[in-house]
Amino acid sequence: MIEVKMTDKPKESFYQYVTRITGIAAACCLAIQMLDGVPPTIEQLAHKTLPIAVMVWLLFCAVPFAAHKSWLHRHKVGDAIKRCLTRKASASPLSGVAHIPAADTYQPELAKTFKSEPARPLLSGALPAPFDRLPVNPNPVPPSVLLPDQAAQLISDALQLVGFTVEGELEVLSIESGPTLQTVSFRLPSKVQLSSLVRKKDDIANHLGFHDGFDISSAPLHRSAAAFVMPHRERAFVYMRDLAHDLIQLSDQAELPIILGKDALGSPVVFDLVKMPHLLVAGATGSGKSVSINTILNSLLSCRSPEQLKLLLIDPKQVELLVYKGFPHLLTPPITDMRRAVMSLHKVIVEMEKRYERFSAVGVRNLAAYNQTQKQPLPYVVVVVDEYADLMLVHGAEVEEAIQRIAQMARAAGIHLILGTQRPSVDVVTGIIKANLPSRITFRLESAHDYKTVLDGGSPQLLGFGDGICRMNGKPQIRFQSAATSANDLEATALINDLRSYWLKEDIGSAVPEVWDLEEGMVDSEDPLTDEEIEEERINKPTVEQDHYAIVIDLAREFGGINISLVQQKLRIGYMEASNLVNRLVEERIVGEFNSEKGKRMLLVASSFAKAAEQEQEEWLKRMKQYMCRTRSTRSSELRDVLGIRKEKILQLMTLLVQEGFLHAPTSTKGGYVIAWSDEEIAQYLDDELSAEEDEVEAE
Ligand SMILES: Nc1ncnc2c1ncn2[C@@H]1O[C@H](COP(=O)(O)OP(=O)(O)OP(=O)(O)O)[C@@H](O)[C@H]1O
Repeated sequence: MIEVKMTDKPKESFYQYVTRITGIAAACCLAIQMLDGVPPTIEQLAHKTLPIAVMVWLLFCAVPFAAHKSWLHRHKVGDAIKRCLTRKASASPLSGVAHIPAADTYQPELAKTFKSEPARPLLSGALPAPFDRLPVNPNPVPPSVLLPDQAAQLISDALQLVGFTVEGELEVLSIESGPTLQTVSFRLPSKVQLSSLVRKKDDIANHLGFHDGFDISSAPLHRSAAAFVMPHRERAFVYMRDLAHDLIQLSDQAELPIILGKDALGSPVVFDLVKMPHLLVAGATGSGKSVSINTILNSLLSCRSPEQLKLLLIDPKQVELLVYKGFPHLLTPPITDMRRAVMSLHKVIVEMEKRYERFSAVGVRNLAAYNQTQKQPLPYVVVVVDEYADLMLVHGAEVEEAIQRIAQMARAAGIHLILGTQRPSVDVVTGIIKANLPSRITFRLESAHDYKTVLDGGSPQLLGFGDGICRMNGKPQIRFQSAATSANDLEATALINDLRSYWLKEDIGSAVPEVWDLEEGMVDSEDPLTDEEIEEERINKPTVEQDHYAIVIDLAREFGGINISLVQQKLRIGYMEASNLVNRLVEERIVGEFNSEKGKRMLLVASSFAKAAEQEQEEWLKRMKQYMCRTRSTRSSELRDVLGIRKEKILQLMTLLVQEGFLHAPTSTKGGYVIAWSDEEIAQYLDDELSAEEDEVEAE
């Protein structure tokens, strides 16, 4: 442990100097008085005067000096006593969160003062397999930890440069350092308010040379004090091996142990996924989200065998999770196709329901209790979706509903979700998803609004490269630096390959791993009825309001089927009304039986409403094309205003225009649609439209 010592020497005041000299003079006089006429020898003098001089010195000089000093430092003494008391109180066992103080008692100030990263054993070669393959961190501590006098000088200079008066030496109260940040708490100079510092934050940051990540806050537990949060000039990379012994310890207590990284004090941030019980991981491109998901997967795969843990990996971007192909833990090879991804989510729901049936057969309520009663325990299932926004964009309501059902009910069945997204906008991280995923991690995001969506408040300035905030189960936020298996991408991939080989060797002779066939039991929803059947089914006209019918059928076409919650959500009606509407549609055989795999009732007939919807769609497509050709703008918000239809519908129509070759799809998540037609084609189209309109007018 690196302990930083205060180096400031107390200065003697004139009053103390006079007291000391007077004391010594008085002692000498007294001693001489006690001698009896004969001139004393040096020995006698030393023998008699020294003890008296010491006594007098103590009385007149040392005691007043000590009293004077303790009066000056009365705040520090009080704070130290408070710290001791609170530390005792917070030493209680934790629930849900292992190895770090429970989030509601989490007070970095309490943890250390003038201390940087705890020095942990580097554990080279001392770990059991499969952890022994993890590389040792060459530089576990950041090199730029400030000493108190350096910090005092730096802050004092910056304050004076922005116009504050600092009299005497600035009193630094504590310095706390983690891999990414150091927090310096100091006593506010007289006549300086915290609010005035906060107002000048940008200027102070500028003088200190920080462009990002600098912050000013109050210093908890210190009165009249402020804290400067300063990023290290050179950050320390956090290796998974730095936290390996914490993970191994946690592995004994937790069902699904995961590592996130180190907090602002350098303490490990590790959790049991079972208690979270699902995670949302947000982060703009390049922020460190995929590295973090990889660290989580490496933690799980290092601690749990294929019999204990099954994984379902969904990777629409086809980049990040494909490296896990071939692990015996996988229920099916990593899924990259959107349709299969949605099918796999339905399969998870079916698995969940099957598990509940098994539980009720033996009279237990959750997986842990079930496994205690069985010779062949069931594994936990972790579903990881690397880019969840892509799925939402294509299969919005269907995915949202599946996620909602899994998030609400799968915990007891031992099924847990980890959803990653680059774009935590409100149409991706919807209210329903948020309500069901109380544990969230965020890395650097593009806007304050995005942070608000993920964290429900606050707009931190995260630095990227694994600088993150987690908020587990609604508890207070913890800032952390994410861990990685290696700083080198190639080595990180090689480590995953080693881990796979380890389990493939270990797995010999064990039970055959369960593998899911995603197609099994799926109903072919694309099999429509013949025209005759359609006409037959259309005999009885709907008896409820026509526009509701039309909308519901439109929804069924748009989302590949309907269910009550979709109808409720889209029509903004109550459960009973939606349920009656769906029941009537079932009675009239407009939609079919409930398909538990898809969680929906499929559209059976292309009724007159459906035909009308088709015509309406044609009309919208035409109007969209006209608008885009005239204005050359493809902005969905403009189209929504011009056409007066929902944004989801606009996006669906855009997809059709892409298929038609009129538009190019966005090439990046931030990019927009681009008109694929050439200028000549556009001019020709507008001409044709104009002459068609003229023809119509003439005909009339
Ligand atoms: N924990 C970390 N410590 C240090 N550097 C990191 C860390 N995590 C990520 N980085 C750096 O950031 C880069 C991008 O990280 P990552 O691939 O995880 O980004 P991402 O958020 O997943 O982006 P995208 O969504 O575009 O894939 C990495 O190649 C690495 O250089």
